[in-house]
Amino acid sequence: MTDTDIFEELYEVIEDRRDAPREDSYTSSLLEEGVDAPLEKLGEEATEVTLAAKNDDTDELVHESADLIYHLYVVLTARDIELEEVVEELEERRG
Ligand SMILES: N=c1c2ncn([C@@H]3O[C@H](COP(=O)(O)OP(=O)(O)OP(=O)(O)O)[C@@H](O)[C@H]3O)c2ncn1[C@@H]1O[C@H](COP(=O)(O)O)[C@@H](O)[C@H]1O
Repeated sequence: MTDTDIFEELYEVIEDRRDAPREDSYTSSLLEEGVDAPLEKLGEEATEVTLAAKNDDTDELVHESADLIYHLYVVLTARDIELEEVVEELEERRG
């Protein structure tokens, strides 16, 4: 599996949890509350990434970065954005 695949796979799982909610799923429970719950988590994780980077805490920075990416994906999914839209935006910015 390439690095890109893991991001795509994660996005697909999150979309699936939105479209076919599971009782035991944290992702489904976040999405069932609309965009506010995932947005709140996104803000928290951004702060935790900032603190870890500021403190030069490598392990924590990696851990919190994964949390941040996951919660960003949940927010984008809650707003029906396709991952491909973000990829295309990044591709347009290439020099
Ligand atoms: N990548 C993630 C992922 N990253 C973080 N989290 C959850 O996000 C929450 C983070 O919130 P908090 O920071 O408040 O929780 P915490 O207990 O302090 O945890 P940490 O800060 O130590 O991570 C935790 O409950 C994590 O389990 C995630 N939950 C799910 N996924 C992915 O989503 C898929 C579907 O998972 P379900 O939600 O179980 O359906 C999984 O297979 C994973 O690939």
